[in-house]
Amino acid sequence: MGESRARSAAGRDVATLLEALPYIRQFHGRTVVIKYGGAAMTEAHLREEFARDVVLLKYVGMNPIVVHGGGPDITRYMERLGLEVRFVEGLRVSDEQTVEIAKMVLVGKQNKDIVLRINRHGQPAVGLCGDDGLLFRVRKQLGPGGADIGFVGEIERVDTEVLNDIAENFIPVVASVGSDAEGRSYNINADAAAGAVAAALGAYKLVFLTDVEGWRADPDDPDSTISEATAAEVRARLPSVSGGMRPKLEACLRALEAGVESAHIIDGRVAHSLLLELFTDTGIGTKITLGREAQ
Ligand SMILES: Nc1ncnc2c1ncn2[C@@H]1O[C@H](COP(=O)(O)OP(=O)(O)O)[C@@H](O)[C@H]1O
Ligand SMILES: CC(=O)N[C@@H](CCC(=O)OP(=O)(O)O)C(=O)O
Repeated sequence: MGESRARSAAGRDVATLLEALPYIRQFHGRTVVIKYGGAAMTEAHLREEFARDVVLLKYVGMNPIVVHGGGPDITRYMERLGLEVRFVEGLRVSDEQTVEIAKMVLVGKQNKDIVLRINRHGQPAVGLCGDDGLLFRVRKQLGPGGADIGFVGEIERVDTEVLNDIAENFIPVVASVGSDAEGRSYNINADAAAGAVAAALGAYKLVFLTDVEGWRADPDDPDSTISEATAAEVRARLPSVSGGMRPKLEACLRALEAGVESAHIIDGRVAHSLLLELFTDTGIGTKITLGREAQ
């Protein structure tokens, strides 16, 4: 059999498969932004499973875009160097040295590790940060009450063309670092970056993989996990939410307000949690939608 006949036979196989699997067919061409959190990235076997699941999404015709963190790893390197680690409402206070470490850890280490694993599972990935292809335009973000929290960046603009071009042939893997018009580098919270990317792309879903089952009404009580919430409910509770959950909920709101259908906070420590969320009717973790505002 010549190469083109083999290819068209393969095409027919895929078409037959899609015909036979109407459930999967509905996801064809859908963009899913996946925030891969540092807290869920710690175990090697989970990193492998994550890469395999992302590749599977691409195989079934979805358009996965990975935005990753690596906060615990940044903290580890800062501690090794004897630097003070401080967070304000989930954002790391970042002096010049901190940004340098964040850049090395996120862009040099974590990003390349994710790219390599995805490549090895059969779909090529391309790693980039906000500077590559001028993906992000960033400005300095202030803390609560206008406090100076250093070189923490806020994304003003995402160049969707860069991501769409890459996504045609590769799986984009984005590290949350970028710079402003003067060329100063900033450390960007990865939840915020994922929210900005999902909003700009008008993604179908935004999924956060983290190290808790979902958003808890009481942060200390695992039985208080909220399975569904509307944007209005999130807004009402937001002032009392602290730690790493705060930038996630803010990012969910930003994405939903820009037209993303739903945002999900799920447990990345559970094997194949991404597939369980996307390909089961009930899903897992916390699902947030615009609710009645959408009508
Ligand atoms: N209401 C809440 N519900 C769930 N987790 C919460 C809540 N408030 C704070 N947290 C904390 O947020 C953490 C997840 O955020 P973070 O550590 O930044 O993870 P990631 O690396 O996935 O972004 C949880 O481990 C938990 O300690
Ligand atoms: C400004 C800011 O908070 N930057 C984050 C970037 C990494 C990140 O967000 O990692 P996780 O998703 O694993 O938390 C930080 O330095 O930790």
